[in-house]
Amino acid sequence: MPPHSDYGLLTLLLQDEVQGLQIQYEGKWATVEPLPDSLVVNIGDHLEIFSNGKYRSLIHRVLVNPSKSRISIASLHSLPFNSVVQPSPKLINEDNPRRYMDTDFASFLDYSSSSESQRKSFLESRKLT
Ligand SMILES: O=C(O)CCC(=O)C(=O)O
Ligand SMILES: [Fe+2]
Repeated sequence: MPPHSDYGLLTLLLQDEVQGLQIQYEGKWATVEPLPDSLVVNIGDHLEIFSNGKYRSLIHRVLVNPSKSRISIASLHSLPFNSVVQPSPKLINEDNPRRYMDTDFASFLDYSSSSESQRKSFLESRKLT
């Protein structure tokens, strides 16, 4: 799976013991070691926007293991399609200005079909600064 961030609030991921998932951290790829009987909880774009950037929606990818097959189940959790996501007013003040535009599913669909989406991720396109 190519590099991407998850669109929604949270993703719960169950992976088997085969490595493959990697996150981009400080410009480098780091493998997320599979832990038995555990879920990976990944923060999505909506939570980054709602937290005004306090929580980060990381870029991740999945590498294909040449010798073993890997099974993962991702459960993506988000808001209803017509809900508007915006930074929580409680997190905005003089020292921490609003950093993201209002976002909803329609703006995501519009952006995904635009030529700009080839150059910049949806999350990047919602940033004000
Ligand atoms: O298979 C995985 O480990 C991750 C899948 C994923 O990134 C996704 O479904 O958004
Ligand atoms: Fe993902």
